Amino acid sequence: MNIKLLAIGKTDNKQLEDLINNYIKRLGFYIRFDFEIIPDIKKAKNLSESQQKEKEGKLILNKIENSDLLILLDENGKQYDSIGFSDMLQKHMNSGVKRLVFVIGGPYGFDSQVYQQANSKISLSKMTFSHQMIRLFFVEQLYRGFTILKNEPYHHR
Ligand SMILES: C[S@@+](CC[C@H](N)C(=O)[O-])C[C@H]1O[C@@H](n2cnc3c(N)ncnc32)[C@H](O)[C@@H]1O
Repeated sequence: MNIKLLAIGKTDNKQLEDLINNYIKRLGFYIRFDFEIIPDIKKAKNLSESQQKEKEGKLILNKIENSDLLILLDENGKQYDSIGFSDMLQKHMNSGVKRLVFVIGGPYGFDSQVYQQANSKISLSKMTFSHQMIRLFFVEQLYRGFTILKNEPYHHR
């Protein structure tokens, strides 16, 4: 199984980018992981929130293959603790699915089309994080999940 993380908008914060890249590098020990950023919509200031979400939604769905399992990061999604999240990863690996695609929405979240196509939604907290910060929290939890599955001493129960 491969894992892809899709997010909207380039990070312009070098420190945040370095932290994210550090976890991506570590994830490479466990799984084929790919992080793809969909560039910000041009002239988004001239669009309404719903127009922007619709355009972002089309770009997101263009990246999804029929065989993918599409999981949205959404504050109203299902919450896991870190061990539960690692169990969920294991379950998907056992199921034979080729690719899990996690998606982080833009500043206004997701268009209804994206919700309709998604297989599930997960929440990292009831709080709302910026579409930039959540990338770091997610890659860290993904890394933590694999260290749990491998019984490595990163996660302290
Ligand atoms: C600024 S938030 C968008 C908030 C927007 N009100 C909404 O309804 O989704 C940008 C993106 O960050 C991600 N995000 C933010 N907080 C999250 C959380 N607690 N759990 C999971 N994803 C979150 C989601 O992918 C969201 O689309």
